[in-house]
Amino acid sequence: MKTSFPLFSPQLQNPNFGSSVLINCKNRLLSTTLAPPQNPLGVSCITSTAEIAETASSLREICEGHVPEHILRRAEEIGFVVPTDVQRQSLPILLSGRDCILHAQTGSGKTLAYLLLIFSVIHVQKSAVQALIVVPTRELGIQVTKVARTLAANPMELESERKSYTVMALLDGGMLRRHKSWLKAEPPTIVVATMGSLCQMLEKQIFKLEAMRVLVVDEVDFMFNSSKQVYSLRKLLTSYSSINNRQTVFASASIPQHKHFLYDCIQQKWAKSDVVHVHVSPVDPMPSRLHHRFVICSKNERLQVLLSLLRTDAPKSGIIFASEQSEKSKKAGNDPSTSLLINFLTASYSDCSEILLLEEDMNFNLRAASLSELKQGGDCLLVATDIAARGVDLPETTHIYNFDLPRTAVDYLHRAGRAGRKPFSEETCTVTNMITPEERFVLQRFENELMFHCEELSL
Ligand SMILES: Nc1ncnc2c1ncn2[C@@H]1O[C@H](COP(=O)(O)OP(=O)(O)OP(=O)(O)O)[C@@H](O)[C@H]1O
Repeated sequence: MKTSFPLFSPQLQNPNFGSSVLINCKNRLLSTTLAPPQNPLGVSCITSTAEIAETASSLREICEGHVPEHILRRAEEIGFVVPTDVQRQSLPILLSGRDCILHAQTGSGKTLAYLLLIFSVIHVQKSAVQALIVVPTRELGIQVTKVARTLAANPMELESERKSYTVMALLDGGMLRRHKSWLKAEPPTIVVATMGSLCQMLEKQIFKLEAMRVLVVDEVDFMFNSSKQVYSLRKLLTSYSSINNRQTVFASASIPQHKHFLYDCIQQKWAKSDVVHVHVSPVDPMPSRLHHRFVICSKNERLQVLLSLLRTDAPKSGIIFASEQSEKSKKAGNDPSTSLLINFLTASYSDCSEILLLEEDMNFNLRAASLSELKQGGDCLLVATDIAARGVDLPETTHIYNFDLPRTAVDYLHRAGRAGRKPFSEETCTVTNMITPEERFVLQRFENELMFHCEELSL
């Protein structure tokens, strides 16, 4: 169940707080809102950020002197050489120690931006948790952990040294008893956590915040809108606000009413008063290389329409999104859309080697297995609920099908953003919506809100 964003103070119309950096997709600085005058750091930092953003051509240029050399080299080996817009704009701010709201399109590389910050401040010799990344789902947690571990992998020349960065995935569905012993015996340097598991460790005082230098809240709008997570998240942020030497980063492709969010973060002391809102492509929230289409059909025709679309598109890798089954439908003994889809496609679509399922009701091992199979490469179709819509990075995905329309424009943005995730690629990816005539106006509303155009497709 979702609640509304609980943070905002509606009386605030034009708040003069923090800093805002707006950048369009061609990487031009559109405008800046400078920090209040009592904070001179704010002004100078924004200026230097703009200068660096204009001139830096590599991640190395931005990060050298802050991020350890072996991490930079590892990043280059992986292929992270040229910064994406959000990295170019946010890293100088992050590396200067300021709190930051990373607000940039799906697939724009926010994860690497905050991970590079983390590697710049933590000390491998110190036996304490120094960075915590909070994520909304186990799937996203596994992914972020993997990127952090890949960057932290010990280089050959350091292999003989005993210590290296350690990254713990403290995620719902994991083995908490093992994590408890690990945290007690030799705390990892970085923890990636979901709220449920983290709270258990905090309550038992096995996980302590004292030595923490960086707290990242990924998919922050989702976390604040989740009735299951918001209470614990607020508590965590409030506890962290009393720590000296802290730095807080919030990230998402969608932060509704971001000015109020910024204001409330400062009011609650969840962020320092010179927090910077890095807003990349504010007038273009949807990645431009996504092509959006819709097909009008009745509910009964949808499976056949999907089959025909798949046969025409022949996607190398695609995700079919369906709604989660309602309680009413469960009680009536109906099959969920996801089961209908899996059964139908397995029986009638033989053009791809694997059809996988990812939904909340599955057990954690099956969920992990589905994702890791998908990560092996393309030629795969994933049938999923919105659990796969946030943060999950499957770069080979070229096609998204909304078998059921999402509930909100924000959900549409995140579902669509599972495709087109290669930052410097020109490849166009496709989002196709199967809608009834009555749903056309809902889709139109999403188009207006997110400023994209959806083309009608006749079969
Ligand atoms: N500098 C870079 N050069 C090349 N590829 C990059 C770079 N930075 C990130 N990537 C790749 O871009 C993809 C998207 O990055 P990431 O998952 O961080 O996006 P995101 O901004 O967090 O998106 P979302 O809002 O959907 O979670 C990943 O596959 C990542 O490996």
